[in-house]
Amino acid sequence: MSDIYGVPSSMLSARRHLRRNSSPSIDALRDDLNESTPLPKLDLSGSRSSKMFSPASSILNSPIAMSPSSSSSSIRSAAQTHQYRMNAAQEHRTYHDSCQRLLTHIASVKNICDDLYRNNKEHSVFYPPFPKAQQQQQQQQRLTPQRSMTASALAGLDSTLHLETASQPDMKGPSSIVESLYNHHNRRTSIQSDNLASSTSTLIGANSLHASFLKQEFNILHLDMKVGYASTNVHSALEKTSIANLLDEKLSQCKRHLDNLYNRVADTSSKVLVTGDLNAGKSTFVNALLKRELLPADQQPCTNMFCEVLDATINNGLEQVHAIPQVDLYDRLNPNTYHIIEMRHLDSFIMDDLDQDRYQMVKIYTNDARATQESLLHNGIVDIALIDSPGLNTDSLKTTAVFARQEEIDVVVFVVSAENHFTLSGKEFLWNAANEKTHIFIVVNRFDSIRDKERCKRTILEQIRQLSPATYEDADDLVHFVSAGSVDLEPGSRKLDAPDFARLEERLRAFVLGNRTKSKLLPAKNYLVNLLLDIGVLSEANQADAAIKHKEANEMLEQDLPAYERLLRARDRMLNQVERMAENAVTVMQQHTVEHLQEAADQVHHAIQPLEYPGILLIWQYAQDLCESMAQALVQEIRSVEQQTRQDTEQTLTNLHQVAEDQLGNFPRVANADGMFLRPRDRRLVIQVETTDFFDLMVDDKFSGCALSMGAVAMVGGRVMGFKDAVSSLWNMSSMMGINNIRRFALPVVGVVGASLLVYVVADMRYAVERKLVRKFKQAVRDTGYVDAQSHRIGRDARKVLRVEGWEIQSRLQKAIESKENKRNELELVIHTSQESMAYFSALLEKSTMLLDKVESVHIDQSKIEEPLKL
Ligand SMILES: Nc1nc2c(ncn2[C@@H]2O[C@H](COP(=O)(O)OP(=O)(O)OP(=O)(O)O)[C@@H](O)[C@H]2O)c(=O)[nH]1
Repeated sequence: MSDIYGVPSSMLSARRHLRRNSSPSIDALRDDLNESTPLPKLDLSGSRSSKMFSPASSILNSPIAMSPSSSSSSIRSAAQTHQYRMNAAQEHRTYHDSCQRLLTHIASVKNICDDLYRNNKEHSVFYPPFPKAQQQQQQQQRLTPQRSMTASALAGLDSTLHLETASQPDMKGPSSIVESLYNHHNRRTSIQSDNLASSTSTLIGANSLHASFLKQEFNILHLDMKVGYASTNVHSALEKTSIANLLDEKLSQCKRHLDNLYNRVADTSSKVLVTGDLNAGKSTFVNALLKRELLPADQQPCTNMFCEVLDATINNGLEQVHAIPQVDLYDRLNPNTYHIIEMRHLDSFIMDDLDQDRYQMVKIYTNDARATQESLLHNGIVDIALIDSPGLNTDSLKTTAVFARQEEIDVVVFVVSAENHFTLSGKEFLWNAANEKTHIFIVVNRFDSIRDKERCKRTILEQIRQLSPATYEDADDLVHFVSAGSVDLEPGSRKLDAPDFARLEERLRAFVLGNRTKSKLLPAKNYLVNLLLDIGVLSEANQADAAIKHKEANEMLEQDLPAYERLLRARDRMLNQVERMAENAVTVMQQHTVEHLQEAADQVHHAIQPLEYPGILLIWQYAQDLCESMAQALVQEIRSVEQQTRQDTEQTLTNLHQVAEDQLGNFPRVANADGMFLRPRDRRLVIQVETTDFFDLMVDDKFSGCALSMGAVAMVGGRVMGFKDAVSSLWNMSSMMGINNIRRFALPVVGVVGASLLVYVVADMRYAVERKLVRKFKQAVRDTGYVDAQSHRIGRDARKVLRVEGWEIQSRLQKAIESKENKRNELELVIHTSQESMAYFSALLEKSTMLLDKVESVHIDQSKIEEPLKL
């Protein structure tokens, strides 16, 4: 039971009792004590006062203080006890307050880590590069054992930090942390005042960014990547996303560690591990502390497993032994996680049970009938659990060392037999444990069996000096030469011949209480401070990085704007120009084609001149050859026009490409005129030879002239004489010649005329067919629109080729614009995200700085570590 401030009710009743029974007031007594009567030295050895912890709590419940020899000394002792209790209560209140505040801050820092973790998932957080040399130096620091710290003021702090480092292998070495703590204020000032400057300076370039964080390496968020046995700079080895993944992992570790710290700070109990050589008297020592024959003690090795002794009040006041097969799974409220062993069977279970291997440890809940001021387990301030461990030998050494290194072990008590001094196993354990805990509480037991006690003390202290220098520094408080076996375990009795043990009890209690701050609060506070400093550095680095990106992106966007606008304007202009150039070229080519083909058609009769006339008998073939010759002549001309068009198209392509290259830069031409007109197609104009093509009565000049003259004569004659006259004159002539004469001459005349006509027709047939076919061919050229069709075809083919290049130019223009727009969009996104990032990290910096102030303001009584509390 305790009051609202956590003062145990036993203390309150003692206070009330003092008020009722003592005539002088407490204050008067205190004044009296302070002014006239020097406080009795609690250190029975009379040596220098403790540097490690306050004697306030150590004197609390001191049996010395409780053994009055006279009434004045009784009053003084009561006042002293009361004062110590008051101080202890005050200490406890402060401790409690610090606990509560640290718990709140741990939760807040965890929220920040969660937030940062989420942010890192969304946008990879920038991890600032640190110079290699510095990293190596820091790695060196991590590897170098921190055993040479001379300042004892730092030693306590350092030991805690060392413990912290052990649980977080990736953390900085203690020296760095202490240094960073000392430099903290300077750094924070620099963080704030340099904020603008660093952002501005980092805008100049990555090198200046690099330089601005030279002195701000991370304590906890340090990322290290092992390549083989060597660490390497993450920046030189990993991509940005991989670094972000590493940071993710690191933040997860931090969150887990914060949870552990939370549990540790929230845990009101303190654990004391009692270890030492076989048969050194560990169990006897634990029994002596409990003032009860609880654990079996024997000359033969008997403790085979870890036995944790706890106050039964934790177990609803029930005295029970829980044999635990798997410590991780142990839950007092879940009987499936342990087996209950009856208390009366405890001895046989620990000493003889062959089934022991099934269990990792036993928890013994025991009632302590003594008053809180006498009980170590149930002292009203903190729940202490004593853990008796198997004697050290090569088998158990490793297990016990691992156990001792566990975070929840607040104090390691090493029991060494005064008869045997330190064995090899003991030395090895102590050497390793000193690395972790720095200060070890050493009980040199069985001192009663030593004859030359001074020599024994000297030898053992010298060994301790070598094994654990920090412990040796505070040997008065931490090294005790006792005989646990001589402590009277009878309830109520107290042997006067065991004052050393009583003193040991005081110092152990004080050491546990002092270490409670050291092992719970200080690591939590240091971790929070370091983590918040790291978050500050990370925020600063990200702010600066975002500022650089923001500025660079803005500059690039601005610089690029004229080129982008020029490209947009050029797009329409160039596409028009390309279209126009291509169209003009095609028109010219078509005109050229028309002119040439028309000319060729007009002059097609020249094509028949070289043909040899094979004679009347082959005139049909001749007519066909004429057609073929004219068709070929035209085809020939078309080919020549096509060739010309190909060259013109090639030239036009070159011109178009040049125009595009002026705007878009060099790029390969895709269109090619070489492939034009290669498709085999029949370009010939075919006309059919017909029979009528061989007779051309009307077209011959002579014949037509004759016919015309005959017609004219007939017409004129008819007109002049009249038709009747003409018919009558013919009749008259025939009458004159007589009908017989006419008959006789008519036939030969007709024959001569017919033959002449036939000769003429035959003789004229070659020319007739030539004339007729030429006319027919030209007519066909006109009728079929041959020239226009060919011109159209040639123009179409040229346009097709030119369009290919036009499309390419258009697509390149479009791509150039799209690429520019994409880049501009990316830059705008960078501007947007960097703005967000600046705002986020600025808020984070502010938040972490404020939280840092709060964490730093948590009062942790370092006088417990550095200076004894003076009354
Ligand atoms: N003379 C003397 N004997 C002691 C003292 N303390 C313990 N013993 C004896 O030493 C023997 C071993 O004691 P334990 O307490 O069992 O020793 P331990 O270190 O727990 O033994 P293990 O757990 O087996 O390693 C017992 O016979 C005790 O009676 C002491 O202060 N003086």
